[in-house]
Amino acid sequence: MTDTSLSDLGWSDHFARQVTPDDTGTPARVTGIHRDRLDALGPGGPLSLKTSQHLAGFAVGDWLLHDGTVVTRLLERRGAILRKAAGAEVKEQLIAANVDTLAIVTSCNADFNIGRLERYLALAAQGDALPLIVLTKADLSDDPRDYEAQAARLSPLVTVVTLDAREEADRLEPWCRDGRTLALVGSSGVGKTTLQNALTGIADAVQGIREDDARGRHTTTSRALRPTLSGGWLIDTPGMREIQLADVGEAIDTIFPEIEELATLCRFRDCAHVGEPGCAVQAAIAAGDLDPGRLERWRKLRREDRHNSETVAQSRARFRALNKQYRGGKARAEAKRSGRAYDKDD
Ligand SMILES: Nc1nc2c(ncn2[C@@H]2O[C@H](COP(=O)(O)OP(=O)(O)OP(=O)(O)O)[C@@H](O)[C@H]2O)c(=O)[nH]1
Ligand SMILES: [Zn+2]
Repeated sequence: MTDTSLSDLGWSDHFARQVTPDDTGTPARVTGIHRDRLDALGPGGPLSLKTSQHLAGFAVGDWLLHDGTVVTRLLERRGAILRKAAGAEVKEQLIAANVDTLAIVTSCNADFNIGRLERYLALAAQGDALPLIVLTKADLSDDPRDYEAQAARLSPLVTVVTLDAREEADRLEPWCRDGRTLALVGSSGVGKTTLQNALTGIADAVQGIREDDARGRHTTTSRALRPTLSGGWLIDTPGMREIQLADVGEAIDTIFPEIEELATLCRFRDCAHVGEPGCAVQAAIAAGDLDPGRLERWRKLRREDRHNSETVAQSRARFRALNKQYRGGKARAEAKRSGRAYDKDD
């Protein structure tokens, strides 16, 4: 991998524009995140980097600048796949950054769930990734075309591929060649590892591989950016049965465009579509043009998003304040050491 070019790694104008003549660092892409360091890959080969920033602020797929040992700057993402972290507290968890296509993997059986697919579509839209629904285990189903039709109806933005993951993973190659990045999400057992092994040529049967280093044992997160045999990149994510959305307000609108459009025709601007006079949404349901289940799921997502967004905004503000305090303290300490005047904008 020593002769990988930046564009092979997925570099684009979006990142090039951010590098200024003042930047001394070299670009590299994050391939893995550990407790105390990052794995990255640059044109010169693999790197192990330290950072003074919190590691939770980095995601697999991120672009950064480094000096060979330390991260000098994290570049602004083109998009990020994130969810609400598990637990009662509302916190965002970065799943992957700079993903071109989000492959939503589900199987042609009991795992297939329209509500969950809509959630994943919102996740893709929020992360500026193209949504691709991959229906596995077509060989085990009597009617894979029925599943395919249901998935295709969800959004005109979505592409659906139905396959036997053990035999036909190569059909996903168009989304992970020429430096393009494909991320796989979906429940446990739907065939993500099977697809990943075939696309990367790396057999990865074990989850959460243990790693020894001089200072003792620690677990590697199984999330990693891996090269595909077709010249692109693949990010696998641990099985997620439940995904909680965080801050996807606008994305929900793109997943339920017909509801948003109908709502503009309601008599009242703040219509809740529960029986107000002149409600175009209820009229569409009465006319059989809108599935009441879809309205219910839209409502549920909006509710969940509103709740999570409020609390995420609060915790973001808290994080920003703390970070500023921390950086201010560091800059003051450095200025003191070097005898320079302290510049608070540093
Ligand atoms: N018949 C058939 N079996 C499949 C297909 N895809 C996956 N399997 C099988 O289903 C089982 C689970 O597949 P995995 O690839 O491990 O699923 P996974 O999504 O990676 O699951 P986690 O690692 O738990 O997240 C394995 O025994 C696969 O061989 C398929 O399209 N057809
Ligand atoms: Zn209405």
